[in-house]
Amino acid sequence: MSEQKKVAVLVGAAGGMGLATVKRLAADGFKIAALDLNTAAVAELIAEAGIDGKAYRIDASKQENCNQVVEQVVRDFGKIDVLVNLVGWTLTSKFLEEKRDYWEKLVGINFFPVLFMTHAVAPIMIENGGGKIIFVTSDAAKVGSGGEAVYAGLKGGVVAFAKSVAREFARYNINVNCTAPGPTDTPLEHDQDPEVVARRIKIIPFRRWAKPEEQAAAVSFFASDSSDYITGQVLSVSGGLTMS
Ligand SMILES: NC(=O)C1=CN([C@@H]2O[C@H](COP(=O)(O)OP(=O)(O)OC[C@H]3O[C@@H](n4cnc5c(N)ncnc54)[C@H](O)[C@@H]3O)[C@@H](O)[C@H]2O)C=CC1
Ligand SMILES: CC(C)c1ccc(C(=O)O)c(O)c1O
Repeated sequence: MSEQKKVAVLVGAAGGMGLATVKRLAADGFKIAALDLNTAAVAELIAEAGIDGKAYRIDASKQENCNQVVEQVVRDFGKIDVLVNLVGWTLTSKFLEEKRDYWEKLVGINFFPVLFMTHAVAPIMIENGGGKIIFVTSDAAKVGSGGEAVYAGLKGGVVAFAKSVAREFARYNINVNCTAPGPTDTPLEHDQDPEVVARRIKIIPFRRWAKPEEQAAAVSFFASDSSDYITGQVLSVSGGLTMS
């Protein structure tokens, strides 16, 4: 019955992995609050696929906007059971040639949304008796990535933040876990230098990009009851690229 459905909030829902994850969690039986800076693609998906959900415009790099949108989601859906952060972005460049403006943009996109959304959503989960928080990080957080030093550093920061709040929130029955994708067939990866992408694929044992649906499957696991006793973990979904 519709009233018993769990509610999943996805930030960065209109991206390559976001759309696949919206479809997957909807198929898993969640109501979907799909948040993105550009909602067109996800609003269209929700309408065309008849998904039980709604799209919301958000600039997740702004704390006040995160608070406002989360309040609106709670007004619309009554609760939040799952939070998934998919917002992320980088270019490929040499660290010594980068400027502070670029770093600030990277922090705004790759780190602050994680803090702001967790800060806004966790109290609602606590009131509700628990929940699941999932951050989509990157295998670059584990092994670094030449040309993406600051991005990799920020994704590593998200992992350490996840493990820390996993400890703080366990008493509230909130699980916090990360997926760590490797190169995946989405607009973000298509925008990178093709030579760099080709080099990355060469070192993947499966010798191919991940499909966005393969990333969504890992998020689905962490959002499900099957992960109830798992917290503070980082699951690589990268065709064997990293193995620790
Ligand atoms: N595609 C890949 O090969 C890999 C991606 N990742 C990570 O996976 C996650 C999803 O990536 P993709 O789907 O590939 O990227 P994408 O570029 O297709 O999607 C990112 C989405 O985030 C949204 N966004 C950007 N800034 C925002 C903001 N301030 N507020 C709200 N929404 C904002 C964009 O509008 C876009 O819809 C990211 O965190 C990325 O860093 C990690 C490893 C590999
Ligand atoms: C370490 C590897 C090659 C890797 C994994 C994930 C990403 C990403 O998040 O886009 C990369 O850019 C990588 O270089």
